[in-house]
Amino acid sequence: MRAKIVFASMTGNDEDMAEILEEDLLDQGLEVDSSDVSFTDANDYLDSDLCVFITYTYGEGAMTDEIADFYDQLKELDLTGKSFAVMGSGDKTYKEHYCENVFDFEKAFLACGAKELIPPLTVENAPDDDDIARIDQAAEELADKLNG
Ligand SMILES: Cc1cc2nc3c(=O)[nH]c(=O)nc-3n(C[C@H](O)[C@H](O)[C@H](O)COP(=O)(O)O)c2cc1C
Repeated sequence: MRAKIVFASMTGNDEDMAEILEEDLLDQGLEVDSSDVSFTDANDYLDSDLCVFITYTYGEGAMTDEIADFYDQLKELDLTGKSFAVMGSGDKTYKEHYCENVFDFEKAFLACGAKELIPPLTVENAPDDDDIARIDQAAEELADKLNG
């Protein structure tokens, strides 16, 4: 089974989440490839069984150019038969916009026909020990569902 992780990160929090998930999925025996959204074409998801998107949210939910470009590419894909998961870091002081871009991508993957294996995983700012444990647990669940 192959996983493709794409992350968007300005100050490193989402990149940290991507690294934790990558290590966890490797430990679960998956082949994993991770890349920064700025250097990735959404078509790369077509080579994988599990598509993961991990993103910040800035600007009260508005998308930055780098994720808007990727989002537009993603919307054109047919991901029927593939699985996906979305995760991301945000800040609850932004209230209704908390992690909004994570939920935007959840809707886009569903519209592409992909199957959601776990609920969106959100983290406040930098992942702490509890958050890392939740990512570890999510990776186990993803691997179980992919293999089962
Ligand atoms: C100008 C600015 C706007 C932000 N807007 C939001 C927002 O709308 N929703 C949210 O959940 N977090 C918001 N945040 C918080 C960031 O998403 C959060 O710090 C996140 O951890 C950054 O991830 P990164 O380190 O991967 O770039 C904002 C932060 C800044 C500095």
